[in-house]
Amino acid sequence: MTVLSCRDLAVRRQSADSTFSLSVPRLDLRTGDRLALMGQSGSGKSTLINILALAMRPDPQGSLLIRAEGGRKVVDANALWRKGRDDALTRLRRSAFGYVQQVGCLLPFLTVEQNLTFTQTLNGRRSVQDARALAERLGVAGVLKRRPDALSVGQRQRVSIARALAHRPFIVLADEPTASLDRDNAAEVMRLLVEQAQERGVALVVASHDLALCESFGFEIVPAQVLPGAQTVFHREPAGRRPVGGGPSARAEAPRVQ
Ligand SMILES: Nc1ncnc2c1ncn2[C@@H]1O[C@H](COP(=O)(O)OP(=O)(O)OP(=O)(O)O)[C@@H](O)[C@H]1O
Repeated sequence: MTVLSCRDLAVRRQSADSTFSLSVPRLDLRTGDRLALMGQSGSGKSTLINILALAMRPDPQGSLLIRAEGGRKVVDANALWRKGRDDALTRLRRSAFGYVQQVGCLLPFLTVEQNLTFTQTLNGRRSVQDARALAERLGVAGVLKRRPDALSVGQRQRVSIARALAHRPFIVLADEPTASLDRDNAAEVMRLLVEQAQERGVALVVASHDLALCESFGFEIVPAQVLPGAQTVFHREPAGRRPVGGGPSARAEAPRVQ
């Protein structure tokens, strides 16, 4: 099932002394996909993750179709941005996506268990049992009653992964999820992220510098094509035109908005 489909998306980021522009002619995601956005520092990996996560508004042209409401509906998030539909964007953001950042970003005043059930509650599907089962799989069941400041960095990342999955999203976006960890911990956290994403059939997109790590976990690499004048293009060919080894998805046709 196609869960996300971008066509001709773009964004321009301007600061006092420079302009950066990003374009995404085509990018489709299906359940079970595992993509790594790869590129040098400043090439726009986080910018694209933020656009996909509906945390950054793209330019008005182009479409960003996202499967919503348990798969029953497809919504054009860029049309929602254009219409200023903040309420609908908020609902889509919290139900369709799980998000893992470089360093945890757990709510510091809640326990681990409360962090895990928080997005479930927002989505009206609170299940302490499900959250505990996930914590068990990620090796953090023993710290459910602790607050995040009483965890190691590796434990925080495992809790972040559990939190990103606990409300059963279709898509998990992870921005440098292992960058704050040592080599062994990075490999273990990536293993858990990939394993759980696969078990739950979610599409996983990570931004990463670590080509060797991503390749060793079977990610399809989507490289930043950096053009002169601070322009970056991220493009994923449709399945039939990808090089051999280009990931598990096939015939990724754009879903239709209903
Ligand atoms: N708030 C901002 N205003 C204007 N330009 C910005 C802003 N934040 C980032 N940029 C620019 O956008 C470009 C892309 O940044 P982005 O953080 O997406 O890159 P990245 O590939 O994720 O980098 P890194 O690997 O270092 O995290 C950079 O050239 C950066 O200077």
